Amino acid sequence: MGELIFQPSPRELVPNTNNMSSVEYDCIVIGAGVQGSFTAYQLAKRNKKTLLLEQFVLPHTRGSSHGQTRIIRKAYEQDFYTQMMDECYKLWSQLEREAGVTLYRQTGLLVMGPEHSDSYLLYKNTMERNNVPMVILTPENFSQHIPNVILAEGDGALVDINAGVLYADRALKTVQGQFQKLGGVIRDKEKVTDITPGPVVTVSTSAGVYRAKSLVITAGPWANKLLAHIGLQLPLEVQKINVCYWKEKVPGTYDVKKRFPCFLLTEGEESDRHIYGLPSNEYPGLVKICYHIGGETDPDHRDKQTDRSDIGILQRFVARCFPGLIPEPAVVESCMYTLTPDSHFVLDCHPAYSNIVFGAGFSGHGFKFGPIIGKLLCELSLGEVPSYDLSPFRIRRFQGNTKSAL
Ligand SMILES: Cc1cc2nc3c(=O)[nH]c(=O)nc-3n(C[C@H](O)[C@H](O)[C@H](O)COP(=O)(O)OP(=O)(O)OC[C@H]3O[C@@H](n4cnc5c(N)ncnc54)[C@H](O)[C@@H]3O)c2cc1C
Ligand SMILES: O=C(O)[C@@H]1CCCCN1
Repeated sequence: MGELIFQPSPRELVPNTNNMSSVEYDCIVIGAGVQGSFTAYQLAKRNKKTLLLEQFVLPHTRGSSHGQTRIIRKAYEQDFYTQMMDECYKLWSQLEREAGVTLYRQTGLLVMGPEHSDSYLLYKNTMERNNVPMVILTPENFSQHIPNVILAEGDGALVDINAGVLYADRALKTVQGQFQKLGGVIRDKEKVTDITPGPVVTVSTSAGVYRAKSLVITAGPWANKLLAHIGLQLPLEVQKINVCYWKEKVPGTYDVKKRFPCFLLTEGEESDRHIYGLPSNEYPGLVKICYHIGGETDPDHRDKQTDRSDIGILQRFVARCFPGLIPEPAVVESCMYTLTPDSHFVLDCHPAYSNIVFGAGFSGHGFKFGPIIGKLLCELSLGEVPSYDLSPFRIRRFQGNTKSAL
């Protein structure tokens, strides 16, 4: 039997005798990361009797959704992400109001990249086309707006004004709490060990057996391990990311309270371009600056992956562009990305069992979309037409890459 992390409401006290739950759920969601938690919450909002299963004791730091902060932004290269963020910002603030908590803090996002490069221009043009409020900085006025950062020679810079920081751990706790308030059931410390498809899906865990009309799989880096039970494997690569924090020489220089922005370097051929950062917030005096590529890992053996070749790249970047930081990481934590070949998400139904849907491959940028992913997976699991065009996210784009044992 899993532990409940919040006060149980009456519906959470479901009987589970002889390892077989007598309750049939409308939906079971596997994985209580950001995507599964928002999906469960959306289902409960639609009055669906929902069970959220999690293999670890909540909260935990072994997947992709832990830590204090994530970037929220509209700045993207593709219209479809920028456009989804419109509603997503509204859903985040709706959740804030509903729960009476602050989950978002506006800081702006500084985007830097070679002014005439494809990637930088894609960001700029997508934002202009979609009327995203932004400011373009010139090399002349850059340091006046962003002191203590050196803009590289030839780089353009723009700021996505409404971007900012999401308080990730707090967001997860909040959405899980709201789900429970709506009568949803969370069972943590229950690893799913088997799935039997059918008009009623049967899910076996380390502690019991549950049945539901539909199933949503949001297992993060473990997606393929779960999908193997239903004969599906996706072209996903799991990477361990070294989450590095750098000490300010003068405390407060890059602080969130001073509205120091989040930043990212746009893509390019050079290895030192895959860098992003967030203002100092969770550890006073420490700024989070990370490399966007990690070493491949098995999620069950994350800590065996000890590749730190990114640290040298980050040190050189910090020394060159952030003169107010000591170019030696003060803290290094771990997190995992689950990457698709095109870095776009996977949101789809099982090709043979339409009552099994999955969200996977969030490729290191899925947190901000949690509320919309939850809504879309909820719609798919109810057999409804999804609110957005899902063609960029369907598995058929992988064609030969998708191994189906069916
Ligand atoms: C370092 C880092 C920085 C990032 N920065 C940003 C950012 O700035 N902005 C942004 O939008 N996104 C960002 N992301 C991406 C974002 O955090 C992820 O896309 C998102 O957290 C993925 O959530 P998930 O629910 O898919 O996966 P997870 O959070 O991993 O959730 C999956 C859950 O399923 C559970 N599970 C797996 N197998 C089983 C099983 N058999 N039985 C029961 N439970 C199971 C796992 O234990 C886990 O809790 C970042 C990610 C990392 C790692
Ligand atoms: O999703 C984001 O906004 C960030 C961008 C930089 C890499 C990590 N994820």
